[in-house]
Amino acid sequence: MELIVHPDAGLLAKAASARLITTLVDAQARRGEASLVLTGGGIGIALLRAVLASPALEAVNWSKVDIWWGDERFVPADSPDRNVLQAREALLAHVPVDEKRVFEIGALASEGGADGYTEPEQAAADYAAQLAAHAPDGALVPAFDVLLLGIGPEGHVASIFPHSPAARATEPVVAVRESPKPPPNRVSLTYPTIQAARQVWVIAAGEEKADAVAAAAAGAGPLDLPAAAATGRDRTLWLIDRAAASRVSA
Ligand SMILES: O=C(O)[C@H](O)[C@@H](O)[C@H](O)[C@H](O)COP(=O)(O)O
Repeated sequence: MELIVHPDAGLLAKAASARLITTLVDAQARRGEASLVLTGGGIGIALLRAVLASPALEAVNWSKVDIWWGDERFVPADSPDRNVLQAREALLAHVPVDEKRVFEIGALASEGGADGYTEPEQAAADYAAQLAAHAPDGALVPAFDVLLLGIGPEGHVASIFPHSPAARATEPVVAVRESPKPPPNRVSLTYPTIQAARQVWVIAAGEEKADAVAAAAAGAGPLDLPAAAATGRDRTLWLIDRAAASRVSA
């Protein structure tokens, strides 16, 4: 893992947005398209706002970016808890994305509605099928250009919590029930799917993340610390602020 420390959360979001724009531009220069996996969480959404505010925003051809999510809360489609809604408000509603390339994780159906699923397992199976449909030959999931992950104070990433069934899962997408952090029902990518990404960027700001960052840097295992399994094929970046880096031993 490469640790890149910024002075504070505001500069972290700005610097990560510049890095993200450049990485998407690079991918599009090579292949004409790019793929990005988004995260929820305060700093993950601040990053998207910083992308929107960037003078280089239009350097990316947003109509040629596949947008995925690392996890989603299994709540109704219009719930403000949905990572998707937050990402749309912060960025996606303001750039010319191609809706056919925006891959939302299925929501909990409203009563009698056909706008979602009744069980998170159904949403997980649907997402696995969408990933498979966009995977290269012989793979179950795409080789995402950038996969963004926030991190919880105890080291969870996506909706993979320490010592939970999701931390042992081998299928590409899982339903998570009884999540220690509300809401209890969620859908999450798993380690094998995360590790298919070319670049994985863990972003964390604040002193409450310092123990998790220090544990990862000290070599914690993936059952104790899910963030330890968040590795990319080409690069694994930890984009953090000084407070989050404060307990890393020299
Ligand atoms: O699904 C969730 O409950 C959150 O999205 C969570 O996984 C978040 O990404 C991290 O806890 C970091 O969040 P902050 O950046 O807000 O600390």
